[in-house]
This record gives sequence, structure tokens and C-alpha cells, in this order.
Amino acid sequence: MRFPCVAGAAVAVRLPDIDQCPWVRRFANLTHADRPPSEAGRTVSETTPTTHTFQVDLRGLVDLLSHHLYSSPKVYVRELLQNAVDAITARRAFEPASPGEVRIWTDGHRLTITDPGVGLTAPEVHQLLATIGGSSKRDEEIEGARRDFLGQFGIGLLACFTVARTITVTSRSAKDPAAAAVRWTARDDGSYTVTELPDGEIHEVGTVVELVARPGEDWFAPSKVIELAREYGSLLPVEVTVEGGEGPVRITDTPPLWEREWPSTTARRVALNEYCENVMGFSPLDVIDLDVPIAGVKGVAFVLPHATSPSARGAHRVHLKRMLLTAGADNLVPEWAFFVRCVVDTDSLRPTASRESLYDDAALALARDAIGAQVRDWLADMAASDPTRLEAFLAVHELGVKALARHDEELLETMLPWLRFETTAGSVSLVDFVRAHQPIYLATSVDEYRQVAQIAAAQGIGVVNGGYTYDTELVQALPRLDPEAKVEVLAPGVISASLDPLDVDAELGLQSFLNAARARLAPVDVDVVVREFNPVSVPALLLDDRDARRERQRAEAEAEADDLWGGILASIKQHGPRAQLVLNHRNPTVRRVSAIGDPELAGTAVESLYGQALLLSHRPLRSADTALLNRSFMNLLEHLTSD
Ligand SMILES: Nc1ncnc2c1ncn2[C@@H]1O[C@H](COP(=O)(O)OP(=O)(O)OP(=O)(O)O)[C@@H](O)[C@H]1O
Repeated sequence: MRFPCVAGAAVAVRLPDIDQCPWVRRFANLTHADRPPSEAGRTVSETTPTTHTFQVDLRGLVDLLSHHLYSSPKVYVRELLQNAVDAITARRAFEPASPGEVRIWTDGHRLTITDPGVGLTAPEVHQLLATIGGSSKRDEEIEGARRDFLGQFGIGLLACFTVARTITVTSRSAKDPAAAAVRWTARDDGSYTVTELPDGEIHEVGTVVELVARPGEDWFAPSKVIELAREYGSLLPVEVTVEGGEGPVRITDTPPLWEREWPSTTARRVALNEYCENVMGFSPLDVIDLDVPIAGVKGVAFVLPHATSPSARGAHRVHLKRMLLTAGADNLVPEWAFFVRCVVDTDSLRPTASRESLYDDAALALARDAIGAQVRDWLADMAASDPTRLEAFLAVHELGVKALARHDEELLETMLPWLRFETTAGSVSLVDFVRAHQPIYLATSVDEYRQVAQIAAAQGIGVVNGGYTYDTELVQALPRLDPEAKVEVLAPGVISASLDPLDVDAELGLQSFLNAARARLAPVDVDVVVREFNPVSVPALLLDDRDARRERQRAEAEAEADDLWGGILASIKQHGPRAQLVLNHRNPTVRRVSAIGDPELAGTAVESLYGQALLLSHRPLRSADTALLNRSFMNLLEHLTSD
């Protein structure tokens, strides 16, 4: 599709594929009689088809680019740099020693960019610059065209209309030195002129693109141009300078830090740290080299110095053939590697048309997996050779490693000795814990763990808290790595069975106290037993499991429900295990309470013991519990203050 040339008629667009379209072919093969009535009556025009060109409303197209394709007009700098670099690459293909400096000049209203690249002849100007979608860079017959060039879509120059009123390209071809230099001037109304320049006016091979700013736009302010050129082009493999009033400012700083020769690894690390602070805004905990030849990816992953949510989208900087594609790629690394931020350059991953993100295809998936493998190798190496560094890393990112280890048995094996779990022996590695406890019991919620931890520890029962993110999965994976290790989900019976029963006489002596206590706690559906256990300081322990808890919640809902709903809830009543209040007969307070003669006062004391055990277990209080606690507290006050 072409801009209309003001000097002549618009040129016809050939649509090469239209007669390949099955619908068009079918229609062409219809006989006259077969055609629809509206067509069948017509006899003249069908034999003399007229050809028309599509008309392009350039303003509409620019609006589309600026508002829907590109995130900001600032991409004009990238498009200009990209064309200049591609032109240099194209010239070097047949003239390897040709120069490679790109110069940008601006006075705030006009901006020029000059390159000593391949240049253009007048016919090429018509074919490439004036044809929307026309590109010299995607000819598949030219071996490696796609691989060598940054551009491919044939629309990039149009992006300049988002900031410029006119674009002038003055060019002299390197391929055809005999051809006249040519000047193409395009306006944002969609018209253009082409002028062949007299011999001698332009000697230098290459191209100068000049933009005149739209009124009121300040995209050509020298400081802005320098900033944008640095953002996009600092790694480009050619020298780029920007001049705007003062002397030229060098933009390029190549090769990338990770590819440079350094006098020492320390010097390299210092430079990378500095880069990370300046560009990524943090001082990295560590730096991982990335090299994925199969996807043409090279760069570094910086390890974040602070914990971050696994769901935080990673903002990775991706350069495509050394031009910044995006500073916000979120599909470059596997999700589990949320603790790194990468800076990479790739020569083979594909950009989307806006050239602001990576196309999520099989090649990217391959690169992602390979980057994941390199982050994993870094962890494994650290575990083998530098445990202190690993511990520093885990202090910040243990959750990330646990997330990864769930899906990666090999890594789990490597990392398990270093991962900490909350257990009845403190915060320890599972490897150590399983050596001291067989089986280990898994409490699958933090609440469950809290109710038993103190007692289990005192009895020497090994319980691990599986209530934190990923921990249950990891503990359950343990027997796969170590067949000797036994893991059992903690049932309430495990703890109560380990508590010593009283001798028969003592038990008999407590019968009437126990009956009174059970009657008092029946309304909250809790049974009462007396055992002897350590630590002596714990007077009572409240044990229940998920079934018992569910049943308590159901009973509470039933009590508060209207008749119909209450009836439904009553019909699903379970007769599963009730919660148990286990009183510790070794505890002096419990002994004194069990010896109280007044059944009313003994009942109040049991309610208080229940309340204390309930609060220690961190379980939510039901309304029945609150009422009970209230009552026992008031009764105790009453008792204390009565004569
Ligand atoms: N500085 C230049 N020197 C030589 N040729 C150029 C220059 N700038 C543009 N061209 C020619 O004009 C064509 C169109 O450029 P344009 O920027 O619109 O698209 P592209 O670079 O091919 O693809 P993309 O849309 O992906 O950037 C290019 O393919 C190239 O042939």
C-alpha cells in the first residue's frame, strides 16, 4: 500500500494472494447462470474489471500506531536507531570495512539522524519508504535476513509521525554508486515528494533522516533525546552520539558488561553491581551468568536482595540484537524464579509487532526452561561449594526455593539439607529432624501444630508444622528421597496416646470431679479426661482434629440457624471424634481443682482451664465459647469477692 505521490497518480497495489483465495476461485469458476440474480443481470462490467488501490488515511494509521500499538511516542527514537543500524549492517554485508557511526543532532524542533549505511536509490524509496509494510529486511531468500536485521514489519518509520509533522529522508546508495542521490519528503497528511538530487550535492553514501516536530511537542528536547537514545541504544554494536547544543554525547557503551574482558572477577562483579543499582534500582545479592546458545540469549540474572511475593511479575530487561525491547518482560523466566531480575540480549527470540515484548512461542519456552536450569544450577553449585552464601540467600528467598523444589526432585534433594522447617525440635532441616524422629508427624495447619507442639516436644514426639506455604508438599515428598523416612499425618490420638494414664485408684478418686467437669463442658461438645504428662507447667491441653472442628462449626451454625436451615444442619450431624480437654494431673493447679469439694466451684474452675487451653490453641472462639468464658470469669470474681 502506498502513500499517494503528489507528483502523479497513486500507484496500484497488487494483492498477490487474492487469486489464491479459494472463495475468489470458486466465484470465478461459476457460470453466468449460476451467479446470484444481482450478478446474473449484469453483462458489461464483468468483462472489464477495473482495478483500484486501497486508500490509506495516514492520520488514522498513525493514531492506531500511537494509541494502540506502541505504549508511547518515545519509540520513534528506537525506530530511527534501528533503521540506521540495519542500514550499516546491510552495507557491511558487501563492504565489511565500511564505517559504523550514527549521529543524532537536535535543536529541540528539528532532529536529524545520519548513518553511513547502505542508502537508497529512487526506485527503492518508492518501493520501501512510500509503501506501508514495505521492508527490505524480511526477504527470506536473503540468507539470514531476519537474523541480521532489527526491523521486519515495514511500518517503523511511520512511528515518527507520532511526533513529527514531516519526515525527510536524503540518501545515497552504496550498492549503486552511479545512482543519483534522492530526497523523499513525507507529510503527515499522507502525501510525499521524491526528488533526485543533482550530481555533487551529496557525496557521502548513507542516509540522513530529518524530522520536524509537531507543534507543541517536546520530544526533540536534547536531554530527552539523549535519555531515550541511552534507554534504547546503549548496547548497540555501532557508535551512537547525540549532539544538541553542547558537544556530542556518547550513547553506546559496548560490549555489554557481561561480555567484556575484566582484569578480575571482582572487577566484573563490581561493574555488574553498579549497573544493577543504576538501571534496575537495587543492589543484587548475587549475579548469575546466563547463556542459552540455542535461543541466542546471553546476559545475567540479578538476585533480589529482598524477599518478594512469588506472584510478583518479574520485570526483566530484554535487548533484541542489542536494542532494548522492553524493561518489563514477564515471560522470560519460569514463575518459580521470582527472586531474580534478568538483563539479556537475544538475537533469535521474536518481538511482537509493537516491539515492546517477546512473542510467547516455542523458542521463548525453550529459553525460559534453559534460564530456569541455569538458576537451578547456580543454587546447586552454591549448596555444594559455598554454604554460607547459600544460607544468606535462603534467609531472604527460602520460599522461592521451596516453591521450586516442589516440582524438581533433583533440586529438592540438593536443597533439602538447607531448607528450614518449624518442628518440635525448633527450626531445623528435615534431614536432621528425620534422623532423630521416626516417624515424623505432619500437622497440616498452623493451628493444629500450635495446639500440640509444646506437649509433643515434651513427649519426644516429632511434629513438623506443614501449615506454611509449600511445607506440607515438601514434607510429604521426603519418603520419595529417603525410603527410610516415615511421615504420618498427625491425628489427635497420637498425642493423647502418648499421655500417661493415671493409676486406677487415682482415676477412681477423680470420678465425681470428672462427671461434673464433663457435664459443664457438654454444651460446648468437649469431653474431659485426666492424664499425666510433661511439661508439668501446662495444666490442660485441648485436642481436636479437623472433623471435630468442622462438627463444632456445624453445631454452632445449627444453634444460630432458623428452623429449616437448622434442620438441614442437624441432618448432617457427624458423630466423629469430639474435642478433648486433657487435664494434666502432674500440674499442681489441676490437682487442687480436682480436689475442690464444691461441684459448682469445681465446674467453674474446669471452664477456666478449658478457656486457657482454648486461647493457647489459637482457635477462633465460637459464641458458645465466649459465653462460657464470660460466665466462668464472672463466677470466679463472684467467688473471690463473696464472704
Ligand atoms: N536509514 C535507512 N537507510 C536505508 N534504508 C532505510 C533507512 N530507513 C528505512 N529504510 C528502508 O525503509 C524500509 C522501511 O523502514 P521501516 O522502518 O518502516 O520498516 P522496517 O525497518 O523494514 O521494519 P519495522 O517496521 O520492523 O521497523 C526499511 O526496510 C529499509 O529498507
